Amino acid sequence: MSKPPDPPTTTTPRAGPASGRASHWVVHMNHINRSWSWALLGLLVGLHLWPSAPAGWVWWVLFAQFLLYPQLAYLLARRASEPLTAEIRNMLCDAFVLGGWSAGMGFPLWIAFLLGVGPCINLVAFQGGQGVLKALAAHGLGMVLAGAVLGWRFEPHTSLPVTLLSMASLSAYLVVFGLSAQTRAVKLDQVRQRLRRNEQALQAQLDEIRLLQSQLKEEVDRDHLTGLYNRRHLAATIDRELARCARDDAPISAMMVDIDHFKLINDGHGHPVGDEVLKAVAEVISQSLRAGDIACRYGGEEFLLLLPGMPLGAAEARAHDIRRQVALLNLSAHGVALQVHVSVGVAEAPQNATDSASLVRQADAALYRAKHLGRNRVEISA
Ligand SMILES: Nc1nc2c(ncn2[C@@H]2O[C@H](COP(=O)(O)OP(=O)(O)OP(=O)(O)O)[C@@H](O)[C@H]2O)c(=O)[nH]1
Repeated sequence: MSKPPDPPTTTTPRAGPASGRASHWVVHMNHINRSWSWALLGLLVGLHLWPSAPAGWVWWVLFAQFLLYPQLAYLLARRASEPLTAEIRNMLCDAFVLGGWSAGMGFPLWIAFLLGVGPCINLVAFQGGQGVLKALAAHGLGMVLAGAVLGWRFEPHTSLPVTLLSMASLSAYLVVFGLSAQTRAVKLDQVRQRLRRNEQALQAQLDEIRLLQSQLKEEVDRDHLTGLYNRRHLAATIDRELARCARDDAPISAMMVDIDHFKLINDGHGHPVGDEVLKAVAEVISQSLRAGDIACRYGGEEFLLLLPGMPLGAAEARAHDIRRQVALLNLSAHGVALQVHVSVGVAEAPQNATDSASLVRQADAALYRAKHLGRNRVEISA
């Protein structure tokens, strides 16, 4: 008899002796259990036959069957290309030969019970209900063949020592069987827990990578000085925004904001002061944004705002607001107050343009006009 583990669906490693790796765990486990349980069965059968003083060859058969056969079965399974299939075949073979021993001895009740129930338990553990049917069929076939060859006898009596040893053997077998299943279940649970922990760690790493990726994308799309989007982001979104507004039959305005005489600020107070002014103007622009608006640093001291859904009139009002807010900025450099102004050009699609390039061009042209007309003012596209 050999005892079962968890389901037989496993594909855990198997190897022939030549590979130097461990054998399939089912083959290994069945080898151990078949070795001791069959030795016990051999002892039982020997004890039962002893009083009838059988011929010498019977002892050799007993020796071959109950001590050598388990080793042979192990070697065959270990060398097989499909160790699990080979082991199932071994279990069917067990059922068959034990059926033969049962019939050959005239069905001694306790021994026959033990010889029948062992293979059934093994095969049910590996193949479910189908396994029991196969075990019974193989066992029955073994009985029929042995009965046909050796003649049918029915001598159910077993001596007290044989009966007691049979009971003890069955108990030991069931205990080992249960322990083995429990050990296997605990191991599987540990593996499952480890897998779950690994999966969680992997998930955390993936989340971190996704976060870094989005931060990286954000970095790539942002102007480092002002924190506004850069032209790269504008180029990637402007056509999509225009198409979306066209689909919704909604206007979209573009606003070009340029700091007046910025070169003078740089030249008069230094580049770092110029940077602070750029940041301050960018902050005013940021404060004016609604959700969905896109503001980017378009050039050195030039900003472009994309205002989806906003008609030209509303955009013009917003431009005036920005111009006023910038003029109200309370900036100073080296103790000297800085007066900053911006000029703004506004255009709208579809009123002034139908594509992104001409929309930006129209806003730029309006800005140029604002500069030309004296700066610190807002002009809308004609
Ligand atoms: N501090 C600073 N200056 C910059 C930056 N990028 C561009 N500039 C400067 O912005 C100035 C732009 O000057 P111009 O194009 O002549 O424009 P402007 O002086 O503002 O004159 P108008 O636009 O005609 O009113 C140049 O001096 C550039 O060096 C920047 O990141 N920081």
